[in-house]
Amino acid sequence: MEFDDKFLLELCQLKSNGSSLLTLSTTSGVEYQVLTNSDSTTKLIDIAALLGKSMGLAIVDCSASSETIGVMKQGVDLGCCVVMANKKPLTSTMEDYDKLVSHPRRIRHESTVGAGLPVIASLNRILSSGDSVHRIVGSLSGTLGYVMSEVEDGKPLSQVVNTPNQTQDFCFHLYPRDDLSGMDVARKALILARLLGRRINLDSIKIESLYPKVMGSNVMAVEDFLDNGLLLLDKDIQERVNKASLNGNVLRYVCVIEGSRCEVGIQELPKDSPLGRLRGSDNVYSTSEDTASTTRMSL
Ligand SMILES: NC(=O)C1=CN([C@@H]2O[C@H](COP(=O)(O)OP(=O)(O)OC[C@H]3O[C@@H](n4cnc5c(N)ncnc54)[C@H](OP(=O)(O)O)[C@@H]3O)[C@@H](O)[C@H]2O)C=CC1
Ligand SMILES: N[C@@H](CC=O)C(=O)O
Repeated sequence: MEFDDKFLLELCQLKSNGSSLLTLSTTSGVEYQVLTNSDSTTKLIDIAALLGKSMGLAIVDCSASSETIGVMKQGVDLGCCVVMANKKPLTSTMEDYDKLVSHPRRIRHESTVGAGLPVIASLNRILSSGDSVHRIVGSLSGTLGYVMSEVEDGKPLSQVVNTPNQTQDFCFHLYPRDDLSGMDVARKALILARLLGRRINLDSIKIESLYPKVMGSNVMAVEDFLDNGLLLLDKDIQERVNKASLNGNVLRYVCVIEGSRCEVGIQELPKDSPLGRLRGSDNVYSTSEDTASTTRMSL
C-alpha cells in the first residue's frame, strides 16, 4: 500500500510535536494499522517466514531501540535483507553483530554513520579492494557539531540545548543525553571499528561525556537535567572554548580509531583544519590508508 502526501505530512507533524506514532488518528482516509511492539514483532516474523527466502523481503529498522535486535536477527535467519538506521543492533554483543552481518550482501546500514555521507559504502569499497585502513578521524555527530559551533559563538550550552532549532534537521527532545554523553558517537565509532575487523564492544571505547555521572539518566530526570543540570555545565565549557580560542583553536567532538585506540571526545584543533572549519551540523570523516597519512580519503 502507498501512503499519500497528506497522510505522510500528518505523520511528520505528529513526530514534530514529540508525540508517539502509537497516538496516530488520521482523517486522511488512508487505511492503516497502529501496532504495539509485541504485535508488530509477531506480524513481522510471520511475514518474514513467508516472504524472506522467496522474495528477499527487506526489514527496515528506523527506531533508536534495542528491542529490535531479536527481530532483526530472526529476519536474517528467515532469509530477509536487513536495513538499519538504528545503531543499537550493530553495537550490541559480537555474537549479535556476527549474526546480522553473516550475509554481507543482505545488510545495509549507510545512515548509521555520517547520516547522508556515504561513509559505510566508501569504507567497504576500500576494504573490499584489499587496502587496509590505518586510521579514521571524524566529526561524526551533527548534534555535537552544532553544539560546538554555537558555544564557540558565545552561546551558553544550556541555551543551545534548550532552544528549539528551526534550521537544523534535529532537535534535543526526549533523550538529549544520548548525544551529550558521547554514546551516540561511540556507537558510530564501534560500527566503524568493527567494519575494520576489530572485535571489540562498546566498553572498549574511551568516551568523554559532556556532563558528569551524577547527571546521568539513571540519577537525574530529563526535565531536571534540561532546567538545572545544564546550567552547571555552562561555565566549564565556555572556559574551555575561551582557552582554545587564545591558542587560535576551536573545540570539536572527534572520533579517532587507530591501532588499538578507539576513542571519542572533545579535542582542541586549529581553526583552519578540516574539522576546525566545520560549522553547524556538518560531518567530516577521513581515513588514512598508510601510517604516513599520505593516501587519504576525506568526506
Ligand atoms: N535523525 C537523524 O538525523 C538521524 C538518525 N539516525 C538514526 O535513525 C534512527 C531514527 O532516528 P529519529 O527518527 O531521529 O528517532 P525518533 O526517536 O524520532 O524515531 C524513532 C521511531 O521509532 C519508533 N520506535 C521506537 N521503538 C520501537 C520499536 N521497538 N518498534 C518499532 N518502532 C519503534 C518510535 O515510535 P514512537 O513514535 O512511538 O516513539 C519512533 O517513531 C535512530 O536510530 C537514529 O540514531 C541516523 C542518521 C541520522
Ligand atoms: N544523533 C546523530 C544523528 C543520528 O545518528 C547526530 O547528531 O549526528
